[in-house]
Amino acid sequence: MSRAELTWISGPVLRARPQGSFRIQEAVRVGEAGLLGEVIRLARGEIVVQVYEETAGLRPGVIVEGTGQPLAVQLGPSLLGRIFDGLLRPLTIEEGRHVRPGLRSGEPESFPFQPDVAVGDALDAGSPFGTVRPSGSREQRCLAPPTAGGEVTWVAPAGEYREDAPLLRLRDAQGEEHEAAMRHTWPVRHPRPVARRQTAEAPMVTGQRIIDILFPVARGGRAALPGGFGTGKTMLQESLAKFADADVIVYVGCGERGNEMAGVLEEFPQLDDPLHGRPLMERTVIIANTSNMPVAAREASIYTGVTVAEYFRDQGLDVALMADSTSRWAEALREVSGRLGELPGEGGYPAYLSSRLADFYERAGTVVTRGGDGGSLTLIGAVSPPSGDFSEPVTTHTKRYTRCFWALDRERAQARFYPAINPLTSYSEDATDLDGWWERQGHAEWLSQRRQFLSLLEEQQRLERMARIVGKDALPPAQRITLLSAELVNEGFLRQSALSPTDRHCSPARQIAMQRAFVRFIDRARAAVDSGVPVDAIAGLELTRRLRRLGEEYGEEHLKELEALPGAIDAALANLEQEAGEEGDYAR
Ligand SMILES: Nc1ncnc2c1ncn2[C@@H]1O[C@H](COP(=O)(O)OP(=O)(O)OP(=O)(O)O)[C@@H](O)[C@H]1O
Repeated sequence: MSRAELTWISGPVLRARPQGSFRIQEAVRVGEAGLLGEVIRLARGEIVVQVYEETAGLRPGVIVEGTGQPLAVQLGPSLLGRIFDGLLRPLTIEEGRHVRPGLRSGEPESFPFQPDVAVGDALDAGSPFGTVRPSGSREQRCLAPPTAGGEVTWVAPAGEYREDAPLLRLRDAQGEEHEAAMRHTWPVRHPRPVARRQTAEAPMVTGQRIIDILFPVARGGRAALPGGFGTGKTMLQESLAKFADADVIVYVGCGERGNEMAGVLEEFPQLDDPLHGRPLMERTVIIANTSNMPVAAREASIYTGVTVAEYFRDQGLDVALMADSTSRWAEALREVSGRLGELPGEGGYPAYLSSRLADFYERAGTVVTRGGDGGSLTLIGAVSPPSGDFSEPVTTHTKRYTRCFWALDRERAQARFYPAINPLTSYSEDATDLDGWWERQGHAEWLSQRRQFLSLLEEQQRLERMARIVGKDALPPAQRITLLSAELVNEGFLRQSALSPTDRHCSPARQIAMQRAFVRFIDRARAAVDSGVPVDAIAGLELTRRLRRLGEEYGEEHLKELEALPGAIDAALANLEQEAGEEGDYAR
């Protein structure tokens, strides 16, 4: 292996004089402790390395050894239900509330294996050849490495095996033999290959009404979740991790405070998946790289996470990755770049910030796997712009590569209106592709009702501006009823507390019933006002009070009552119309 001698060090970055050749992105081991690093620049007579571990104590003269391999992780059955650091080393939760980095890769474990192929079968590279059922997590498939395919010449019989034990031999078209085990390594910066990419036609249902109904993300989609300090990014990411309709969740806590992450680590193992009634951790992989861990490993943690997520996608599963926060990741990039003495670009970030964000988000998608199954990887990245300024570089570049933008709003958060997604500054470019899916759920009117909600909320903003000048009571009844309707949609539909046992998750059936009830109210209330019913009479209805608290008061077990609401709305407003008509007659 090539060696180099350390000549200069600054934080996580070191320079060394090579003896032998190194490659860019080659993983290296530094010093006696074998600290993991990666070659990030090659120059004449010098290599530059970023080190993923604490570099205190390193000094000139220390030896850097090349591994001949790119930075890679082990992918296998022991990932689900576990917690790792940014380099996929198992983490321990220290007593108290701090997360400590793990120091080495986990020992290989044993799992029961069942072969799915026989001698003589042809197996494409990266295809499944058996199943494995680790206790405490879902059944998984054993994948041949994406680099090895051919005719099966031997397969191990069913039984319990160590995850690194050879279970399969293949002969490729050139006559070369390959072996495969339950686990294999894959370089984190290289997207795993797929048979082909497809357009998504189904949403990833999140259980959050403002997302599913107004700003849906497709399976295999890409969403940005920008928000200033304390606007609810972490809470929303956690809700998505808990309730999103995905087979596997990869949660990357990137540069968050250690105690915040410890909260996630403590809470998740206690929770049940509300959709399947199984412990939530059974479908979850947590990658934690907190603010007290080495900064360069934070940069790698995003790629580690997406590689793990692709590995499950390649098993034919729907996977969602939540990264919190990509701004902390970009800061790591900025710090390393600064120490390299690179010319800073916008906001001090390196000029390659944009292409690195693209490298990450472009790994999302709906695919046909090498094994011929359908799989998807949905990426959701939180962004924490300093002072909530969305024109800063991480937010603006993220916008270029994502199709959904869930903008968290400081004013809403200050009013404790959660999720604080601002419906006027958020968008979803996926919405029009998802119409067919809602139609198949029996909600053919979804797209038009969605538009109706969005225009109502825009109109609300315009009218509120006017009302601030002339006073609300000076507005004509048609405008006052618009304001009342918008208020109800906000309070009863868009507001959804992650802390509410009734409302923290909303099934598509309940979302549909609720949307229909509000649309009926908007239409009927407007018609009633046009026929002379006073706005105050509508505002004073018991039904209006109920709509205002609809999400909170009508849980999943009240679906029938929700479905009956449009009828009740018709009846209540017809009643008011009749009263108004009689009063009109009397007045005449
Ligand atoms: N969806 C929600 N439902 C109920 N409460 C919420 C919700 N989102 C946020 N909150 C409240 O707001 C607080 C701050 O939220 P959170 O920690 O998620 O913000 P953040 O944007 O991640 O903050 P930071 O900028 O510090 O990372 C929470 O502790 C909680 O009280």
